[in-house]
Amino acid sequence: TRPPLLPQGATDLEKHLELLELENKSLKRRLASGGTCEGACACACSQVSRVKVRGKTTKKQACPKTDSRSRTARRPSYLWVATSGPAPPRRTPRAEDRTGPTPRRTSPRLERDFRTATPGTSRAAKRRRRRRCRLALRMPRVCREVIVRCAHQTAEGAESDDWLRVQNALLQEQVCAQRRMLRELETQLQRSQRTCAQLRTQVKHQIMTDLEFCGYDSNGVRPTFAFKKVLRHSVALYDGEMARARRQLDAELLSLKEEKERVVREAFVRAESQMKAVHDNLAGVRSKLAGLHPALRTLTADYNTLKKQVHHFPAMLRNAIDDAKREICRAIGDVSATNQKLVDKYKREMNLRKKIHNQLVQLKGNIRVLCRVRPVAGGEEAEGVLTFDPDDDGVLHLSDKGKVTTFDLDKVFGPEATQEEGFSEVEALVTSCVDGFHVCIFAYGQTGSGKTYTMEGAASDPGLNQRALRLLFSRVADKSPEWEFHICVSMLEIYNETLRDLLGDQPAADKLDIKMNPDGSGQLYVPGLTRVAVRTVDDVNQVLEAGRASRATACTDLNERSSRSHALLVVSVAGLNGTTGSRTQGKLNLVDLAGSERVGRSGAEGGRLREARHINKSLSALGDVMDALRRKRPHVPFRNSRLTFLLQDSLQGDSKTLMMVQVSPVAADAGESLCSLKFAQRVRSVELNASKRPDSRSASSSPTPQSLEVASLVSRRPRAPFGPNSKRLEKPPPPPSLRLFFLWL
Ligand SMILES: Nc1ncnc2c1ncn2[C@@H]1O[C@H](COP(=O)(O)OP(=O)(O)OP(=O)(O)O)[C@@H](O)[C@H]1O
Repeated sequence: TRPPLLPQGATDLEKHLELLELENKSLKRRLASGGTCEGACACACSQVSRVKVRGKTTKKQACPKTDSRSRTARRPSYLWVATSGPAPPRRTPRAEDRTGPTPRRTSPRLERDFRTATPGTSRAAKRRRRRRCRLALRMPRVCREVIVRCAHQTAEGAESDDWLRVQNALLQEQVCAQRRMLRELETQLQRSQRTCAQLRTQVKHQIMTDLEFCGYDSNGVRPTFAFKKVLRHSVALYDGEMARARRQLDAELLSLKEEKERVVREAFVRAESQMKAVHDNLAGVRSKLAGLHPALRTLTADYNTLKKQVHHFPAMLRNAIDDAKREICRAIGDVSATNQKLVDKYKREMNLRKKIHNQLVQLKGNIRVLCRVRPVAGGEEAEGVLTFDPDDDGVLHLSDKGKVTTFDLDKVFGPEATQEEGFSEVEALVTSCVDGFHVCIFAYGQTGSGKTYTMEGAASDPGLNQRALRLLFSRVADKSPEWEFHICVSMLEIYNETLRDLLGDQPAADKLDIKMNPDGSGQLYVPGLTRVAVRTVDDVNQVLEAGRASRATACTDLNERSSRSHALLVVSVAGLNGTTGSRTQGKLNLVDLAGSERVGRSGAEGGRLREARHINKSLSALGDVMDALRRKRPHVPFRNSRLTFLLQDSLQGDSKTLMMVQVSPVAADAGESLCSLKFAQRVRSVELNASKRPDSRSASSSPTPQSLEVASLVSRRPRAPFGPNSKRLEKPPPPPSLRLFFLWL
């Protein structure tokens, strides 16, 4: 029963201690009352065993008073548990065990004594030990020690229980493995038995077959004589067959042996020959090797040398590169210095050439006057009107009304003169334009005298315009790549003092004006005037064609209109020297003037008269400008006509002007020709006077040592002597005002 003093949740050890205390008290009481210690001790041991080996004890309470036999039978199990050692061998109960109650052994020492009671010991010793045990058990203190020891051993028994469980599991696994092995063995045995039965059947069948073959029947009865004979015959046949097969096999074996020997011999021979060849090769290789040894030594030496060189090569290369760099830098410096000198020299030379050329042109005349006589057309009377001086190509004699007038011009081209010859006098001016000068080339003359032919020419034989532009492109190409040029072309006409753009979209509607350039350069410009960039002669041809077409659409009668309007082809040439940075800005004005006409003589009226007045006015203004330039007047009347106003920057300063006076050789036009030639003569006299004063035009034309040298070399063309019938303007009279001259016209 549960002691009432124990609190709820007491541990097993507390319960056990309480129980032991109770039993101890009970034992003390019994001891005091004279009861045997044996029963109390056994009861206590029984209680301990039941508590500690919980789950292993039976529910039945062991009691020494109730069943001594069962207590005796349980003792080995109890001892095994208490000592936590291996279970002792089961021994048969002894006589004293069966005759009387065996005292409980609860102490290890007692147990040891109990165990050491081997059969070899004497009965007296055993008796003494038992007596000692009993005496010890009678003492209460010993009982308590036994109880404590029992508790300790019970804990050890729990540990051994776990160990035994593990051992048990291992053993069970081993048993299972053994069982599996056993089952496999049984299966193998069954298989072997079946195989054995099959073999037995086969052996039996074989035996039966052999017996049948030997003539036995299935019952083992011997065969008959005839059958024996048959058998013998068969045996003989088999023997013969076997002998024949053996012989055949022997023969084949022999042939195979022979074949083998033959093959072996051949292989041997072949091997010998190959061996010999190999030996030969080897000998050759050895000899080569012997020859290669020196080469190898040389190569090795070279290799070592090269290796050293390669080792030192980077440093050598660096040094060489540094030297080369220094050398190159020095050379570049020298070249740069030389180049700079050359550039300076080139600049000086170019400037000198430009100056010399300019001075040459100036010596020839900044305003040059040429004359060209057109051929006589069929049916025209031209006999004796114009005569040329065979000794002077600048002299022309004009006979008008029996009076011969001689004109001294820069050059006179006869009717047979080609376009090329006419252009030869213009080439220098084109060069000046490329150098950055402004150039004006006029074609002046009466209607039908050949102005347009000279300026434009035919497709197969182009005139000054196209030739000048061709030469311009040629000069530009010659100066490339030092110089880079940008060439632009404009075309316009002045009709009745009105400017029209011939390259614009609507030439007839566009009426242009001349204004001062807002950039402050003091240059004039025509706002809205079309400028077409050209790079090739084809571009120029397209532009000229477009201008001609535009001029044609402006009037139904081109010849009618063209003779009464000034046509201008303006070429702007902007150059840039990439080496020196110099810039040039030249302009080439190619002007096909309207035909001059004496109004009184022609009897023009109305619109024609108005056109003639405009033409004469503009030509008169041109003459006035040149006169003012000659006289170095402070005011030059450029604004008196659209033509002079437009050409203002090309008629002053260092500008060059060439006037091609066209003359008709026809007798009926002699008066007109006389007027044209007089105008040309006066213009030339202007220039002749100017050319005698090299510094009269601009500061840039002041004489320099070079220019003086050139001037001495370029002598003036000798004047032709006066002919007997000629009236030479030996000493030209002071030119009257050109305005008065045109008024006279
Ligand atoms: N040097 C020449 N060789 C051959 N033919 C010429 C020459 N000069 C002029 N002619 C011919 O004379 C004719 C008139 O020439 P052109 O039209 O050039 O005169 P123009 O002065 O321009 O006349 P306009 O002032 O009316 O325009 C043309 O048929 C032209 O072919």
